[in-house]
Amino acid sequence: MIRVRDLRVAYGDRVVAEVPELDVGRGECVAIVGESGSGKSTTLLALLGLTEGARVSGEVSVCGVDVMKARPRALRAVRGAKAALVIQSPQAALSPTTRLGVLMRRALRLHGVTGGPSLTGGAGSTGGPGTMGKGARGIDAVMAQACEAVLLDPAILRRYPHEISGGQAQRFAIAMAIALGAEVILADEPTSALDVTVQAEVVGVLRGLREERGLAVLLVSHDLALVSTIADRVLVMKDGVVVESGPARHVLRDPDHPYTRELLEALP
Ligand SMILES: Nc1ncnc2c1ncn2[C@@H]1O[C@H](COP(=O)(O)OP(=O)(O)OP(=O)(O)O)[C@@H](O)[C@H]1O
Repeated sequence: MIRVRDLRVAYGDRVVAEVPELDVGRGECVAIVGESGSGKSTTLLALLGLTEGARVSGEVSVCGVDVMKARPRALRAVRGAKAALVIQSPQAALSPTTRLGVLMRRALRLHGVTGGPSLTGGAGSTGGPGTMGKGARGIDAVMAQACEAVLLDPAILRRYPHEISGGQAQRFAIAMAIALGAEVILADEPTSALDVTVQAEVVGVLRGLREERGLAVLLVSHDLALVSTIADRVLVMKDGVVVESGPARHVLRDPDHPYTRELLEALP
């Protein structure tokens, strides 16, 4: 689903992220960890061609699309529907005067989702572009099922963005991705600034989605405790460079690099 080789992102003369190798397969979760400013978010944004003003080189393929060479239209299709970015404060990206249901319905229409087969059959079965339409009721069902998949009461669709919590906003962003038939979720610190119960909920949702729907999840976080509960593999970044990578069990229990040990020792 995601394949990266020799990715290098520079702003001016400064290289801010260098990732020699990163692969995320269907149903897998890979986490990028490291302290603030280590290049985690830049790496995530580069995967969708969203690092404006940067010099980017290397090979990046997401859902079969060569991000470095793709035409704008193909890139928009990847960004909008196949690979969903769940950002730190999704509320800021939502129009404040529009109810969540209207926002979701618009996004679905824009991407040609008109309500198709049930959502229970795994990623890609959500009625993507080209699906036989069933009209407004079909879309309502897709939206309600997507909310339920992230443990949100579909009644939330009648609320405005400022009427929901940060955790609910992140789950809503994930629900939107599911409704659009996303195959990949790129989550940037999906649990920052959330209380522990909400953290557990969001991570539980991501874990369930990758197991049940085969979603590929790339998670950016500085929370190693959180990462240990979900990631198959971990990349540790420091000052823009990957200092260690490997199976989560190995990296988080028996790290090779002193910086990883430092991060682990800083855990409460
Ligand atoms: N548009 C930009 N122009 C110039 N420098 C940038 C730009 N975006 C990011 N950087 C720099 O790149 C470096 C890496 O930033 P990045 O946001 O990727 O780190 P991060 O590990 O995700 O940090 P955090 O956990 O705080 O989000 C930082 O030094 C940052 O200042």
